[in-house]
Amino acid sequence: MRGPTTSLTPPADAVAPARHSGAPAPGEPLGSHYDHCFGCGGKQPHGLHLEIRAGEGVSATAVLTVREEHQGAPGLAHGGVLAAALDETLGALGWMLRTIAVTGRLETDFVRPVPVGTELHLRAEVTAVHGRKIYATAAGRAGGPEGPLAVRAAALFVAVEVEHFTENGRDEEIRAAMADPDQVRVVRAFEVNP
Ligand SMILES: CCCCCCCC(=O)SCCNC(=O)CCNC(=O)[C@H](O)C(C)(C)COP(=O)(O)OP(=O)(O)OC[C@H]1O[C@@H](n2cnc3c(N)ncnc32)[C@H](O)[C@@H]1OP(=O)(O)O
Repeated sequence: MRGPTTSLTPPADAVAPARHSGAPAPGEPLGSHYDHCFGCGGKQPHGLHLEIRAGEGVSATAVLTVREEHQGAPGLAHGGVLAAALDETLGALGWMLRTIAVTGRLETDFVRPVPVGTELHLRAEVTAVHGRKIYATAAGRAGGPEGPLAVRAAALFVAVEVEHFTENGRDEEIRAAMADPDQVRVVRAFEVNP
């Protein structure tokens, strides 16, 4: 049986990503795609509350403030929380492409420990596209955009149809999201992965 390839290196015939003409200008917030998203949702009390901004080309930035509730070891961020912040920032790139895509593979390098109180400056960018496959990288730097590298990731996102969410999500959340009178929020809840 042949499983999916696990390579995060784009194939030779991959193409450069194209920033969507409707993507926000560099520096503008992309806004939360879903209020209850763990990564960016304003109504998610346990979430990371990332405010993701458009970058140049097909890139995005965010700042994670590492809080006490993010600890893994005393005074240090949990690696899974850092990976989630990278994943969320990478996931926002779908909005820059206007492609519905979900994380298929996320490979994370934890380069240095990240103390509570750190402002981790995240930057993600799409490097190549091959059919439904979107290749991207991300990095988190401590203290500022040029600060020391703390975490980095390489990822493969896979473009999906909206049914990925409507057929797999739990009914009550799907119904609630669909019933939102704000049609822009309805579109974003399902166009960018929850
Ligand atoms: C603002 C936005 C915030 C977003 C939040 C952050 C993003 C997220 O966390 S999304 C949630 C986490 N991800 C998920 O739940 C996805 C769960 N997985 C799935 O649904 C499926 O496995 C899915 C959709 C990724 C792929 O399934 P399917 O649609 O059947 O595609 P499939 O035909 O298997 O693969 C398509 C291509 O991708 C490749 N591929 C698929 N999975 C992988 C993988 N894990 N590693 C490497 N390559 C892969 C395949 O090899 C294939 O390549 P090719 O076209 O060259 O043959």
